[in-house]
Amino acid sequence: MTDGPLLSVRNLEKHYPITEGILSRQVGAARAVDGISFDIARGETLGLVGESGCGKSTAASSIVRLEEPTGGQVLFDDGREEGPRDVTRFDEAELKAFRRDAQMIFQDPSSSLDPRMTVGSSVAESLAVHGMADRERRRTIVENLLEDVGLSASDYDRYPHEFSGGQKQRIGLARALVLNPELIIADEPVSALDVSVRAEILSLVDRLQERYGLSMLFISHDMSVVRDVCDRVAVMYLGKIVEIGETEEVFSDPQHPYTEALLSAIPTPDPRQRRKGIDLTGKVPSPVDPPSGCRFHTRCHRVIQSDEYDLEQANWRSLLNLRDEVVAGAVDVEAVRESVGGEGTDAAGGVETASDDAVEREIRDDFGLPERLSDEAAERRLGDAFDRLLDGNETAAAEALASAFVTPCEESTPEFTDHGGGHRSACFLTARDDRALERPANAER
Ligand SMILES: Nc1ncnc2c1ncn2[C@@H]1O[C@H](COP(=O)(O)OP(=O)(O)OP(=O)(O)O)[C@@H](O)[C@H]1O
Repeated sequence: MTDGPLLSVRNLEKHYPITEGILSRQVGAARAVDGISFDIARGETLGLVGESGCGKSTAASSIVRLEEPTGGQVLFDDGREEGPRDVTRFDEAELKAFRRDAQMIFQDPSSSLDPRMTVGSSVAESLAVHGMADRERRRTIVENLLEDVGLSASDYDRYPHEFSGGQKQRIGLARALVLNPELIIADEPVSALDVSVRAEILSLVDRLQERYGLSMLFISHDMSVVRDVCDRVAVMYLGKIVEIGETEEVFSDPQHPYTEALLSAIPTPDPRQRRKGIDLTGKVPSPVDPPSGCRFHTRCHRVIQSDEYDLEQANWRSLLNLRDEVVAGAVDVEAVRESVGGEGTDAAGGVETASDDAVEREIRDDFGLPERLSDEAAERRLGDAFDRLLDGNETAAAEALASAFVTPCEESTPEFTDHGGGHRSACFLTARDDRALERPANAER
C-alpha cells in the first residue's frame, strides 16, 4: 500500500449530449461535471456540497462508472504494487472488483431493496454474487452486520415494508458494508429522512467510518450536515469545484462568495449567531449554456465592479441583474407601463398612461436600484439605456447596458488560489490580493 490517496479524481467530466430531430443530431451538451479534481485519503471523509443541479450525483455516478465519464481520470489505489489505476479504463472484470471496493449509498434506500426479499437476503445477495457459496456463513456475517448498524440479528427475516425510513437507511449501510469496501460514496444519505432521525444516522455513519477505516465521499446540499461528518469539504457550483479545504477552515474562513452564501443559509437556533445578509437568489443556471468566466458571477453578491465606476456593491449587482434581464428580453416595458398607469384616469376618462419617469422609477425599484446612482458616469450610461428602453428600442437598450456594465468576473475564468493547508478557492477576489474575503457589512456571524 502506498501513502498516497485512496482516490484521486482528476479533471473529471461528464457532458450529456443534447440532441435534436429524428436523427438525434447533437446540438450541444449539458456540462453537468466540467473538470473537477480532488483526492480522498485513506480513512478520510470528503464532503461534496452544492445546490441541487450542480452536478454532485453525476460526479458520484461517473466515479463508479454507473455513467461513463466524458473525460478525466479516476485513480484508485487498492494497494497493488503497481500503484493507483485509472477506473475509467477498467474492463468489466476490473470494474466488478472495483465495485466491491467502492460502494454507494443513496438518498432513498427503498430503491435498492427488493420488497419481496427479506432484508437479510438483500444484504447477503452481494456476498453470493461475489462468490461466497456458504449460506450459513453469509447469514452469520449479515446478522452481525445488522447489529453493527443498530438493528438486530432477528431482523434478517423481515421485509423492507416493516422498517421505517431511518431503519431502511441502516439496512442500506449494511448492504454497502457487507463486502468490506474501502470507499463509500454516500449520495444525500439523510436528506429524505425525518430531521429527528438524521442525527442518529449521521453519528452511525461516523462510527462505522471509523470502525471500518473507510474513506468516504459524502454528498449533500446541506452545509450543516457536511460540518458534522466531513474532514474536508469541496464546494461545487455548476459543474466545477469552487473551494476545497479542511471543514474547519472552510467553515470559519470561507474564501469563495458562493461558500459564504451557502454558509449564511445555515439556520441556527441562536438569533445572535445567525448569519444574514447574503441572498442566494435565482436558480443555478443551466449547464447547457453556463455563464462565461466565473460561473457564479450571475448570482454573486461580491461580483467585481468595472474600474470605471465606484458604486455601492448592491447597486452594482442590481445593474448587472437589470442588464442580464434586458439582454434576455425579459423586461416588458409596456406591461410595466400598464401596471403603473392603470391606477388613475386621464382628463377624457380613459386609463391614464404612465409617464416615462414613472415607468423608469418602477423598473429601478423592481431591481433594487435607486432613483439616481451615486456614480455620475454610471448614472449617465444607465439613463441613456433607459431612454432607449422607454422608446421601445429594446435591442439598443440591451446593447447600451451590455457595453456600459461589464464585470471582470465574466471575462476570464479564475484559477485556484492556495490559502495554505490544502485550502484553495477559485475567485478573482482572493486571487487579486490573496487574503480572506472581508465580511459584507451586514453579514453577522
Ligand atoms: N441524463 C441527463 N441528460 C442531460 N442532463 C442531465 C442528465 N442528468 C443530469 N443532467 C443535468 O446535469 C446537471 C447536474 O445534475 P445532478 O443530478 O448531478 O446534480 P445534483 O447536484 O446531484 O442535484 P440533485 O441533488 O438535485 O440531484 C443538472 O443540470 C441536470 O439537469
